[in-house]
Amino acid sequence: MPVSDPLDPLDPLARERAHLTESRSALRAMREDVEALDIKDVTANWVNSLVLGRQIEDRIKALADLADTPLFFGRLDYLHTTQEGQRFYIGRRHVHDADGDPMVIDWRAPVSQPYYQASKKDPQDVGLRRRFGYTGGELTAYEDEHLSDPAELETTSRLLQAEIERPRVGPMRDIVATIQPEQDGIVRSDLSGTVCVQGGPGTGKTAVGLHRVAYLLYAHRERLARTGTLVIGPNRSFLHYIEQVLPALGELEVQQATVDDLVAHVEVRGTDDAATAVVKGDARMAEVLRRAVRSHVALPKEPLMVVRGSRRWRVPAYELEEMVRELLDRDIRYGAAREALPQRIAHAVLVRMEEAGEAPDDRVQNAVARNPAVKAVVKECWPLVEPAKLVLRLLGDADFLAEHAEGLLTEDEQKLLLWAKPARSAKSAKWSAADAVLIDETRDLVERTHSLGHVVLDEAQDLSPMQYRAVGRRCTTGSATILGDLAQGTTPWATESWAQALGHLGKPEAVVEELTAGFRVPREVIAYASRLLPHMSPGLAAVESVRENPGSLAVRPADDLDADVVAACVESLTHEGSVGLIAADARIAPLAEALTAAGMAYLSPGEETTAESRLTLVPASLAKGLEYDYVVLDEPAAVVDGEPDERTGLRRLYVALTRAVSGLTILHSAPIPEQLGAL
Ligand SMILES: Nc1ncnc2c1ncn2[C@@H]1O[C@H](COP(=O)(O)OP(=O)(O)OP(=O)(O)O)[C@@H](O)[C@H]1O
Repeated sequence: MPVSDPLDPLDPLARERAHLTESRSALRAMREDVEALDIKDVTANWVNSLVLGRQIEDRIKALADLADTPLFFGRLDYLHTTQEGQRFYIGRRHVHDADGDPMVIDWRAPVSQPYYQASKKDPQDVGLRRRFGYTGGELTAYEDEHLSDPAELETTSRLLQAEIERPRVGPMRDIVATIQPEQDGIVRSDLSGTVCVQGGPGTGKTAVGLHRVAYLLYAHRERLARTGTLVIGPNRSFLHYIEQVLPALGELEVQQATVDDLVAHVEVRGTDDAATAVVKGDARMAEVLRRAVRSHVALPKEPLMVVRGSRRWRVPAYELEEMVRELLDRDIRYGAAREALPQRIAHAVLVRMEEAGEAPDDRVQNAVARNPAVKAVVKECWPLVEPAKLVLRLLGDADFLAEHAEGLLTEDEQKLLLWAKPARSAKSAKWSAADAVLIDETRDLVERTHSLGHVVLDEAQDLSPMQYRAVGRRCTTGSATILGDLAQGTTPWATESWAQALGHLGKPEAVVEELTAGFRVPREVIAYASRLLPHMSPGLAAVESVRENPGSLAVRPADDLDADVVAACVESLTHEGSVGLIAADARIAPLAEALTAAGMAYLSPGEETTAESRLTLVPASLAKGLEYDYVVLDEPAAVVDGEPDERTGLRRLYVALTRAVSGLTILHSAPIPEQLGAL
C-alpha cells in the first residue's frame, strides 16, 4: 500500500488529500448556501414557513461534515466508452463545487455502481478503482486496482479486510465503503419487487436491508416520501442497535418498529402458552375471523318504508335482501360495504321517486340515505363491528367460536383458544401479543390498512403466519425486503420455508436470494457453531467466514461458574472492543449479582457501548441480531434448557454462539450439549 510523501508535490496521496480538503470546503459552501436562505420572502403563510423551515433544518443536518465519517471512500477512473476518461470520487453524499460540477458522487448514483460491481472479469469500463484508508478522519492510505490491466494480479483488498476486522464498539455502522457484489445486487434491486434474503449469522442481512432502504430512497425519493418506509425489527434493543445506520447515510425519515408496535391497538398485559400462541398465530385464524365478521350481516325480513313529506316510499324485503347479498359477494371491506348500503337503499327509493314523476337530485339521495328508517335497516342488517369486541367474544364464547371455527379448527384447538375465565370487556381483558395480531386482522377486515411504499422486515423467520399477514397488509401496494435465517428461528411458530412465509405475506412472487459469506464470526467459531445445523435445520449450508483473523475459541469447564464467568469477562475486557456476556434468561439475575459484587459495571442490550463502558449482559432471548468483539457464553446447556423443546433450544444456542467477532469463551459446569461436542 503506497504511503504519503508530503514533500513530493506529485505524491498521489497528497493530491487526494487536497481533493478531500477542497470537497470539504465545497460541502461547507453548500451548507452555508442553505443556511443563508431567507424564507420570509417566499411564504407569508406560517404553516408553510414552518414546514419549509423544518426541511431546511433537515437539509443543513444532512450536509453536516462529520469529522469521523470520510467524505469519500473510493475513486473510479473510467476508460473511454461511457464516461470518457472521467474520474469520480465516491462517498456518502453528493458534493458539488461553485459551478455545480460534482466533487463527490453519492454511492447510490448509477455511475457509482461499478465501484461495487466491476471486476477483472467484467471491468465495466473502469480503468482504475481506488479505495481510500482513513485513520481518525485523516486520509492515510490508498489501494489501486487496474481492472483492465491483464498483467495485474487479483489480490484481496487490505483496506476491505481491515474494515471487516475493525472492532465493534458503539452502535451498528454502515458498510457503504465495502458492500460486496452479491450484497450490492440486493441493495440495488428494483423498488417494484419484493426480495427475500436467506443468510446465516453475520452474512450482512441487516446491513443489506438498511442500505437497500437508503438506495430506494435515493432512486425513488418522491414516491417513497409520499408513501413512507418502515424497518421492522424483533425488539427495542435491536432497533436501538441499528438506529444510527440510516441517519449516517443521510436518511432521517425512515420509521422503525417491532411487529408488536404495528398492532398495538390494545394494551398487551397477558401471555399465551406456546400451544395456544401457535393456534392464534395460524393462518386458519384469518378465515375464522372473516367468518365471524361476516356473521354480523343479517338478511332483511321486513320491507322498508321511507316517509318524505306526504309521500311514502316502499322498498320490498326481497330487494333489500338482494342489495345485502350483492355487497356480501363483493370483495370489499366490511366497513366499506356498511357505508355503501344506505346509498344503495336510497338509490332504490330515488328510482321509485323518478317513476312517480319526481326529479330528485344528489341532495335528496343523501337525505334519504340518512333517513332514520334507512339507518335502522343498516343497523339491523350490517351492524358496526368493533374488532377488539369481536375477538373478545371469540375467545370467551365457546359456541360463537365453534360456529365460526367449524371445519377449520379441531375441538382441541378451539379449547386452547378459549380463556379459562372470559374477560368482561375489551378494556379489562388481559390481551396477549397474539391477540393483538388477531385484532389487527379484524380491523383490516373492517377497514383497509394503510399500505406503505416499502417495508424491511428483519429476523423474519420468527414471525407467525398471522404476523406475516399483519406485515403484508402494510405493504400491499408497496414492496418489501424480507431478511432472515431459517436456522435462527426460535419461536414455536418459526417458519420452515420462505415460500410459506412469502405466501402469508401476500408476496409469493418474491425472489429468494442467499448470502453465504460471513463477515462477523471467525472461521473456527462458525465451524464449531455449525455442528448444530444438522440437528436443528438440516439442509442449510454453513456460513463461509471471510474473516482473516482466526479468532479464538475456548471451551472451559468451571468449578465456580459465576466466579469463572466474571474472570472470563475481565480477561475479555483486556482486549480492544465490546464484550458481551450471553446467558440463559434464568441466569441473568445471578450473573448480574456476581458482576456487581465484583465491582464491574455492565450495560443492557441496546444501550450504547462506549470506550469506557464495554461490557453488556445479554439474555439469550435478546442476543439475536447483535454482535460483540468478545463473547463470554455462560452454561450452554442452560441456554438449550431454557426453551420449550430441544430444537428451539439448539437454535437459541446457535444464535448465542454466533455473536462473536474476535473471540468466544464458553464456560460450563453442566456437560456441553452433545450435538455440539468437545472442541
Ligand atoms: N460488506 C461488508 N463489509 C464490511 N462489513 C460487513 C459487510 N457486510 C456485513 N458486514 C458486517 O458484518 C456484521 C454482520 O452483519 P449483519 O448484522 O448485517 O449480519 P446478519 O446477517 O444480519 O446477522 P444475524 O443473522 O446474526 O442477524 C456487521 O458488523 C456488518 O457491519
